[in-house]
Amino acid sequence: MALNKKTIRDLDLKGKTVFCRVDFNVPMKDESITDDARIRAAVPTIQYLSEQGARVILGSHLGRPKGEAVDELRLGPAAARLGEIMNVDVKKVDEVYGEEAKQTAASLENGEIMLLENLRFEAGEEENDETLAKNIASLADIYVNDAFGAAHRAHASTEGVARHLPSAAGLLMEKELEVLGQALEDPDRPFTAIVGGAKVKDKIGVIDNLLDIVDNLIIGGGLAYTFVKARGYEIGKSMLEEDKLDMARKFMQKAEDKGVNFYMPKDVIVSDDFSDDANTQAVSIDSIPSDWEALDIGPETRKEYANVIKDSKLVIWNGPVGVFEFTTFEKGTRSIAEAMAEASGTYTVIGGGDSAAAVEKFGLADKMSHMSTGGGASLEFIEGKVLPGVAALDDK
Ligand SMILES: Nc1ncnc2c1ncn2[C@@H]1O[C@H](COP(=O)(O)OP(=O)(O)O)[C@@H](O)[C@H]1O
Ligand SMILES: O=C(OP(=O)(O)O)[C@H](O)COP(=O)(O)O
Repeated sequence: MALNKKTIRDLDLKGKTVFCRVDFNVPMKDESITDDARIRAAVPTIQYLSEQGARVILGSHLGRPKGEAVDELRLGPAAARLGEIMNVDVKKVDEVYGEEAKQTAASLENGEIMLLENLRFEAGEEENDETLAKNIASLADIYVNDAFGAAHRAHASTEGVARHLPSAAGLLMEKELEVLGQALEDPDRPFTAIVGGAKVKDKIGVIDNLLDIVDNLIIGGGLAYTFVKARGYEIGKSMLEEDKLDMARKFMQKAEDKGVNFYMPKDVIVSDDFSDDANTQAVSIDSIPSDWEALDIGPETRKEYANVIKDSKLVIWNGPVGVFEFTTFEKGTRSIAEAMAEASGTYTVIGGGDSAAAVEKFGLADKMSHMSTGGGASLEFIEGKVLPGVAALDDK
């Protein structure tokens, strides 16, 4: 499925200043980057822009600072890592726009690269504020969007800015849309989607449309417990979106009506604390103690999910099924990754920053058919939704 949008290969870039939106929203621990896959994935576009003689201004968000500066979410480490990977000097400014940003942008030579501060330090970013979009646009001649992972967001730097500059997709954006589009054009079946993670509010809605296209829907991670509770079980202190309980009930009914196999945990690992050295026990789903929380799927569930994966021809996974960052709660996520890695003849797609980080941690990334840089974005693309960050770009 060819992209009907302009890409950077369609542009004359020499001497032009390009604002390139990237997704450097990388997993961090104590202000250091624990997985730089998203930065590495953006390098081909940055390299191309630079080699073509553009002056490159990069912008990204990191985390969810909600419109104010948060020191732990500054992009200094990302600039340093990009510089190391590309072996170039990446100029970093401490603001999104303003005098420092303008002066540094104006001082760029052809081929040079700078990175703005975390775009979400500006309240206007997530509000898709027109003034912020104009301020960003005023720094550049051309807008390039390479942030596939944020393409489902209609924010000032992913959508608004495209209204003020000639625009095009970057190489990562193009590749993601092509690969996912191809896998979904006439999906091999059985088609299984696995949805987990902690962004429950964001991701629970995708299940509605996924139920129209998949044969098997597996849920895990923090997202699962709203469904477990909706089924009538006690979930103790596990993650819950109280106001999504009705939605969860509706989705389970829809799965039944449509004949989609719906899998939720039948046993879990519960913990008395959110830490690696907490007390834990494996319990059946009807026995979660009231003051404990479920932080991973249990052994029976691991087996069941692995079997569904092995019998599938297409598997798309977004969201860890447990708190894999703690070794104590990584077994479920590891078993999903292993089952996908071992499934021969199955097309396997991993989406999302943390899911990809988990697969990298287990050393299985090269065993997957496609490691997508987008979690929510790939899910919305799979649902058939128009991604605002793509729609806003100039047509071919
Ligand atoms: N049972 C759980 N309870 C709380 N958090 C969980 C649970 N299972 C997984 N998580 C957390 O979900 C986070 C990832 O969620 P999310 O951002 O939605 O995924 P992705 O980045 O892959 O799209 C991880 O940091 C993981 O620790
Ligand atoms: O990490 C991201 O999404 P993902 O967790 O769905 O992969 C993107 O950078 C988007 O971040 P957001 O969900 O805070 O808008």
